[in-house]
Amino acid sequence: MIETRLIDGKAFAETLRARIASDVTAFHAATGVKPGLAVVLVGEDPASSVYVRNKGRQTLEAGMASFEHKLPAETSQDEVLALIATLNADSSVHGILVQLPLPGHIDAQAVLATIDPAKDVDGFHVVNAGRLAVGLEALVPCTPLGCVMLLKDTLGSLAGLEAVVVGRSNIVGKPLAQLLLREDCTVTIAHSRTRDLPGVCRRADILIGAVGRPEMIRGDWIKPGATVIDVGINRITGADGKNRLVGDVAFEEAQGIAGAITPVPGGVGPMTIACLLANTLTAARRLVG
Ligand SMILES: Nc1nc2c(c(=O)[nH]1)N[C@@H](CN(C=O)c1ccc(C(=O)N[C@@H](CCC(=O)O)C(=O)O)cc1)CN2
Repeated sequence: MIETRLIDGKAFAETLRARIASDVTAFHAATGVKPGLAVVLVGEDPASSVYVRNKGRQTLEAGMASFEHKLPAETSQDEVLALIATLNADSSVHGILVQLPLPGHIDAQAVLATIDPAKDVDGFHVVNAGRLAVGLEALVPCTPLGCVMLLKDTLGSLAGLEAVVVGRSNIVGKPLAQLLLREDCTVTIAHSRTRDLPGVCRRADILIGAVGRPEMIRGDWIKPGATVIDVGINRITGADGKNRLVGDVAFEEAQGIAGAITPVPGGVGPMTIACLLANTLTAARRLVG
């Protein structure tokens, strides 16, 4: 029986944030500029409010300037676009992030397209998506970037490994596939319409769950010894009536089969904000020259 190693994203993210904080100090000393991150939240979605609060706190802890813009749910799309135009023109702002999901009356693509690609620290603008796809320097989406950091820390070189990404979202699945390709993996993007999904998953040396369905990936879908990265954060009500977080992978079933796995919580999630800080520093360096 394989002993499954736990990939501790929380600890990795803490170390990364400490390194970013010391890089921010050096950058400030050299240029007199403090990297600034503006976060826009529209509405009061409880999970989004927590994430935005954590982003603000961790931005300040890293020695950066934090600008929070909390707008009521009924804010019009034009008002959001006008705020982004102001942030684009503000030289104290090096990174702009609009928290997703947005209320239904706002077109997320129109909002993301308005962000200056040089300040697009989420990496969701089509210019950054396109630059990533053709192998140019880009701002890269935070969650996929965090996944690849954890994978390289666990496995070293990823070259030649078979990677299966279950999920094809613009935020995680597609950019993660691009990043794994950049690491010389052989990449398959699987999804709900994939034929024989369990069989496709069983080919994977690296298996990524990024589909947003609680515990959909079962233990017997995992190749023995594979490294499993679980991007899913699903809130479910257990048999005891209590709410808890689970990933897209049946974590208990993976024990003794996977070589290594990220837990939920404490795996990929904390890497998202750490990589956001890394991207903000990167954007500030490029903007300040
Ligand atoms: N503009 C963006 N919107 C959203 C993104 C994003 O990257 N950019 N990602 C998610 C939410 N998110 C950050 O915004 C995020 C999700 C989860 C975590 C995290 O640390 N999760 C913890 C569990 C926290 C909990 O109890 O809920 C963990 O997994 O350990 C951080 C950030 C959607 N929107």
